[in-house]
Amino acid sequence: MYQYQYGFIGSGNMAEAFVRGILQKSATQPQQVLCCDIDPRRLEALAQAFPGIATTNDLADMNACRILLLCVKPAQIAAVCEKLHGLLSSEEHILISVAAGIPMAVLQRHLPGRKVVRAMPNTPALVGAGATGYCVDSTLSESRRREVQELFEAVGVAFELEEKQLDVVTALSGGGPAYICLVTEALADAGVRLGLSRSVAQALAAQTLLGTGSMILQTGEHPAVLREKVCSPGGTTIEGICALEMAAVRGAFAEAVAAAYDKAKLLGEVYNG
Ligand SMILES: NC(=O)C1=CN([C@@H]2O[C@H](COP(=O)(O)OP(=O)(O)OC[C@H]3O[C@@H](n4cnc5c(N)ncnc54)[C@H](O)[C@@H]3O)[C@@H](O)[C@H]2O)C=CC1
Ligand SMILES: O=C(O)[C@@H]1CCC=N1
Repeated sequence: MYQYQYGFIGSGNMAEAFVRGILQKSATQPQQVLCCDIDPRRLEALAQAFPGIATTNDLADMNACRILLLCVKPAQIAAVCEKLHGLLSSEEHILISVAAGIPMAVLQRHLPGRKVVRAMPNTPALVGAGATGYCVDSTLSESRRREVQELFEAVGVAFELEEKQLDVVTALSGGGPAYICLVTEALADAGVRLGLSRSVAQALAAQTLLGTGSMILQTGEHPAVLREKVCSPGGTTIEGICALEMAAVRGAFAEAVAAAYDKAKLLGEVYNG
């Protein structure tokens, strides 16, 4: 019935991460993907990066997509939804907004009677290692919910949550890759300062983050237990941990996530009118 399985409205950073992830990590073929953007340079870049996908600057073409991912900035969501609503001929499309802070109520108001999902993915979807929290509206059947779960699981892990938790997800894992990149950069700089080449320092730092994340997930151990295994009594690492505690790194992360959470809530208030 639908020509395309997935349609992306707004084909910037987040959409690109999804397209790459689903093409590499799921059975989706390029011919099943349609990307829409108002910026022709974005469409050219995506068509070059992913041969075989279709592109358009006409929102009306999105009627041919089974699942639509709204990947525009929060400020554009209302206008795009209103326009889209008049262009969709079936009530069976699933519309997934990934916009930070935008509540279900706003999506439902601009897309009355349609099957809407509010999601917060993150950019590691690009390499099939994303983390997504999402909530669905009550009109989605069990099988349609599974379609949504399968999409997000194709590019990482996914949790169906209550809507009130999504601003926290936004602050923690949605923006998390930025925090982790900053930590990676800081570790690499520290190695360069002490004489390692940039390339070796960055590879060591990134692999250490990747390996530690995998170890936490695969062992299921509390991170404190794994940390303890690295800190030999009277050894080197406990000196480093002590320096981090003196610099209040835990508090800094708590503040970072709280600041992003406050901003997500504010966006919701602003766009909910
Ligand atoms: N970048 C990230 O790490 C994450 C972003 N998000 C959410 O994803 C959404 C998009 O963010 P990014 O991809 O980072 O932004 P971006 O700026 O890279 O991409 C947005 C794209 O939308 C296009 N656009 C603007 N108005 C349009 C319209 N009327 N019709 C079609 N296309 C239009 C722009 O030309 C641009 O290419 C935001 O709502 C953000 O909150 C969610 C999770 C993570
Ligand atoms: O910074 C932002 O607003 C978006 C949402 C989560 C990641 N990027």
